[in-house]
Amino acid sequence: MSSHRHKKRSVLNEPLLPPPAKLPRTYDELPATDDSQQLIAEHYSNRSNQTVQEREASPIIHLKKLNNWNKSVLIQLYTKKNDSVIDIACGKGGDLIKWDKAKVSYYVGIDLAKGSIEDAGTRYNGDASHKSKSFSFPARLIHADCFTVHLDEVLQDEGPFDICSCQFALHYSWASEEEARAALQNASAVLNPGGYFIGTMPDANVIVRKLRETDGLEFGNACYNVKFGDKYKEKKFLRSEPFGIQYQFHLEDAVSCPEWLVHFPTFQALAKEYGLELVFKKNFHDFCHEHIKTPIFAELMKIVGALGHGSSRDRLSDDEWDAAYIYMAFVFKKLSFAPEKVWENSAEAVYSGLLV
Ligand SMILES: C[S@@+](CC[C@H](N)C(=O)[O-])C[C@H]1O[C@@H](n2cnc3c(N)ncnc32)[C@H](O)[C@@H]1O
Repeated sequence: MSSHRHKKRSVLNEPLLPPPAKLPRTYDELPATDDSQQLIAEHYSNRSNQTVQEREASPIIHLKKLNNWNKSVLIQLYTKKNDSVIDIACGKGGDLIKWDKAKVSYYVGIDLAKGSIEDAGTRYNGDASHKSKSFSFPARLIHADCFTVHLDEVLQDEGPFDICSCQFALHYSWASEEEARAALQNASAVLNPGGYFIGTMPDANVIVRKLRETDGLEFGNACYNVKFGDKYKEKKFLRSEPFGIQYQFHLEDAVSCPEWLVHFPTFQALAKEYGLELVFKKNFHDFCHEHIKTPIFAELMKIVGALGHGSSRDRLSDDEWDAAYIYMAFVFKKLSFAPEKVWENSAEAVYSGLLV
C-alpha cells in the first residue's frame, strides 16, 4: 500500500510546474473591425514548416511543447475511440498525431491558409522526399473560411461529427458578430447531439487585466507582445460592444498578426443560442495544474519535455510560463435538443476541397 502511494507521489511530484499566476478579476466592460482575414491567411500560409532542428532551437520550444501537451490532454479527455472529428482552423495539421493517438475513425481539417492546408496534406501523405507516418484514419483537408462558409452544407454527406475542435483560432472569428456567430453556428451544426466542441484561445480576462496593469497600451515579455491601438487608451471596453476589439499579437517565432478579444460571457451566451452548453473553461495555468495530477498526463508531460530537464537552458522559462497564462481551454457540449438555427446571412462563400 505504502509503496503504491510512494510510487504515485513520485509521478505527481515530478515534473513540477511553476505556481499558477493569480487569477484576474473579471473585466466588466468591453467596446471595430477591418478586413484582416487576408493578412491572417497570408501570415499563416507563409510560415514555413520547421525542421526538427529548427523547432528544437526555437526560443519558445518549451511553450510550444506545453501548448501541445494542453491540446493532447483536452483531446484525450473528450475523445472516444472511433469518434469522428472536424478540426476547424487546423493549420498545418499539427494535431494529426494527437488524433491518431486518440484512435479517431475519420478526420476533416479546414483552414483559411491554403499553404497550411497543403502542408497538412504533406504531413498526412508524405511527399517525394519524406514518407509520412501512416495514419490509422482517413482524412479530408479543405481550404475554406470557417467563419463565413456554412460547413454543414459543405459537409452534408459526411457529418455530423462527434468532436469539433478549434485550437488557438476561435478568437479570429471575433472580428465581427457575423463571424463569431458563424463560427458557433458551424461548430453546432456539424456536431452530433451530445458531441463536444473543444478548443483553446487567448484568455481575454488576463489580456485586459495585464493591459490595465501596464502604463501604456503595450505589454509582454521576451516571448510575446500585445499592443492595443490608441482607440483603447481609456482601457475601457463596453459590454454592449463585445466584437471587433482588435490588438496586435506577436509570439516569438510563431505568430505576428491582428487578433480579437473574446468576451467569454458573451461567447457562452451566444454558444447557448446555438445549442452548445458550457462544460468548463479554464486558464492554462489552472488547466496544467489540474491535469498534471493525473499520472498518465504527468508521464505525457515528461515525454513531450515541456518542462525540460531543469538546466538553465533546458527548462520552461518564467517568460514562457507567463505567456502560457494568456491562454485558456474550453469545452462545450451540444444539447440533444439544440435549436434549429437558420443561417441569417446566406452569402455564398468560396471554398475549395482537397482530398487526401
Ligand atoms: C495559431 S494557428 C492554429 C493552428 C492549429 N489549430 C494548431 O493548433 O496548431 C491559427 C489558425 O487559424 C487559421 N484561421 C484564422 N482564421 C480562419 C478562418 N476564418 N477560417 C479558417 N481558419 C482560420 C489560420 O490560418 C491558422 O492556421
